[in-house]
Amino acid sequence: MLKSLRTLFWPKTVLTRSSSSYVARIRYLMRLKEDDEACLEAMRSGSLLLYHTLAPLLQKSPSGLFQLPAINTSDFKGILDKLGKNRALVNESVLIGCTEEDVAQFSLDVGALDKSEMERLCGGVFIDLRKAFFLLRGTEAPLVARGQALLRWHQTHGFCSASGHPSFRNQSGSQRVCHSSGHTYYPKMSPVVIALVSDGSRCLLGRQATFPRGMYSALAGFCDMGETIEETLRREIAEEVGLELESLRVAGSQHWPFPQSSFMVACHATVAPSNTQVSVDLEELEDARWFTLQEVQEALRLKKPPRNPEGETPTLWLPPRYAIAHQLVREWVQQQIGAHE
Ligand SMILES: NC(=O)C1=CN([C@@H]2O[C@H](COP(=O)(O)OP(=O)(O)OC[C@H]3O[C@@H](n4cnc5c(N)ncnc54)[C@H](O)[C@@H]3O)[C@@H](O)[C@H]2O)C=CC1
Ligand SMILES: [Mg+2]
Repeated sequence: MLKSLRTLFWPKTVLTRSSSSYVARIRYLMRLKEDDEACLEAMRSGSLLLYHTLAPLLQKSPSGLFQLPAINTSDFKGILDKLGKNRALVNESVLIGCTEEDVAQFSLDVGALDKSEMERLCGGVFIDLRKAFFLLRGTEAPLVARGQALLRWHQTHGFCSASGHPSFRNQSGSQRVCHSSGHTYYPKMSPVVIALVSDGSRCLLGRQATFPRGMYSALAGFCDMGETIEETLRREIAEEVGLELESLRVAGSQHWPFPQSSFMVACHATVAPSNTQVSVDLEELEDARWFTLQEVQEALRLKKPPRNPEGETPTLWLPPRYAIAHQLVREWVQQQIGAHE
């Protein structure tokens, strides 16, 4: 029943497909989002990512790697039959994508069912998203995060904030409507700008008191209402480390599911070499300081997090591979190496 979804995900393959099949798939998804009947029809032959109280179901392959098990909806209905549960539970799933073979993908929280029984019947284990995200391969992690984020949004937006009455989702889960106030609600991400600030030869990293010992990351902050990316970043860097930016360049973006959905806009930024005196806002950060290329390269070479026991000077540790902060650091290292060749 279970097979790997690995080949079915899109992020890396999308650019290599012909644009016409990409467009056809996107148009199909658009229809599924808006047309309840079409969505229900697609669900009959769709695949499911299962979660238990928002923890995704993962499967360990014989080689020891974790992957997402692909469960089709008809197999899942068979499991519900075995448990004597109502098959209508499947209709609570939300649409999260579509494979290259036009199989609609849904995510479903089975928190109402017995966890270990589900694990036994599905041949997997429910793992907290914070762990699961880093156990999965690069192409699967964004999908599992997306599925969880949409489920979480529905679980926490059951009521209209204008009328206080219940809101109702459409079949795909792309929106909720309050029949009393007439408001339509759409799933939200909070925009965040994150930047690796450089003075030309060093980069600035900061840590919050909640980070594991020795871990430093790029500086980040939520956008205030009405701000541009440039304004947010200028303000955040001034607030958190008391520096004025000279330039910034947008380098990429990422959906980040922790603690709730953020839309991370990643930038490389610079300050003038004559303007590097850091003044840390200790309400926001425990520390922020400049690191040399060599220090950062050593941290990138670490295969696993250092132990960093209390009482010893901690070894620098960077955010994990999938975090866009990590990508920014890698890009900065490449730029530095390129500049000195
Ligand atoms: N993917 C990655 O590489 C990284 C992701 N991040 C994420 O970036 C986010 C923002 O970074 P911080 O430095 O914590 O932001 P921050 O510097 O704006 O400080 C957080 C504070 O901003 C306030 N705030 C304003 N708008 C908010 C909103 N929409 N949601 C929550 N709090 C809001 C709250 O008081 C909160 O305590 C965090 O959620 C963090 O997980 C941070 C570093 C690396
Ligand atoms: Mg911050």
